[in-house]
Amino acid sequence: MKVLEINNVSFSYEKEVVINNVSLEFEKSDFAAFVGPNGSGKSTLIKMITGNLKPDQGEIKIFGKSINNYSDWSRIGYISQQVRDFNQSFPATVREIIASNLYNKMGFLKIMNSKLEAKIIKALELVDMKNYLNRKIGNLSGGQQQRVFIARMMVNDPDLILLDEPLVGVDIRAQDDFYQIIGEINNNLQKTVIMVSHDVNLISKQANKVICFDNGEAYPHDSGDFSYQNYIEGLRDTSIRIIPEHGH
Ligand SMILES: Nc1ncnc2c1ncn2[C@@H]1O[C@H](COP(=O)(O)OP(=O)(O)OP(=O)(O)O)[C@@H](O)[C@H]1O
Repeated sequence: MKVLEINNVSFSYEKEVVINNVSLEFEKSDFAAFVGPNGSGKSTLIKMITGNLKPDQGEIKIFGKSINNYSDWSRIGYISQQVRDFNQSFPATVREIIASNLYNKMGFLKIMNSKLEAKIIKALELVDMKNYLNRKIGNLSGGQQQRVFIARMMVNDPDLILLDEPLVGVDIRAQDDFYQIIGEINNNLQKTVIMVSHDVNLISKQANKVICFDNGEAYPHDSGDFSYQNYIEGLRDTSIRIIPEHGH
């Protein structure tokens, strides 16, 4: 069964067509990179996959079910472009940050039971941060905060992981660290990963599929067939910028 199917999907904001008749498929343990210039529709497609935007035309299926009837959202993990730099005085602990992704499992009184606590510990072990459970998130380094966010995403054991430019403003060491952890989650746990990134060279080495967005269309490549050089030369033909706009 396909993890995710996008069939002839189109979407416009007002009159601007942003996604134009796009069809793509993703299977278990795929690592797909969404690349393309600013404004080419990568985030818009991610928002449709998370159910935050509805296609004007076409169909999205998650684990074989139409997204219109889909309800098991805990099987989908998501990290967005959000800025993660918490100020030192930010009061939440690592436990609370991760627990906030378990609220729907806690029931009316929001009580943490031992089963949920065990899930939090397991997620922290995955990112090698078990000893930081009671630390304030604001006191951790940027790289450690990023690990906590991966743990927060993994606490529900999602099968499909969507990452929308999670590395904007992150230093090179933390980037390597992030790729290593996500690579392990992809390889060892067979999770499907879709990641939007402007670092086309780096991500095309990590991914097995590279999807190039341009002018509302999306062109899939196996990473073995993808040429970074051709990609860059293609962009040079136009006045398109490929530098991320959301810098810090
Ligand atoms: N809420 C909105 N209302 C109107 N237009 C929007 C909205 N969000 C995005 N757009 C426009 O849709 C187009 C696609 O945006 P989108 O964010 O999907 O691109 P992207 O490929 O993710 O770009 P980037 O790499 O800069 O993040 C852009 O022209 C953008 O200005």
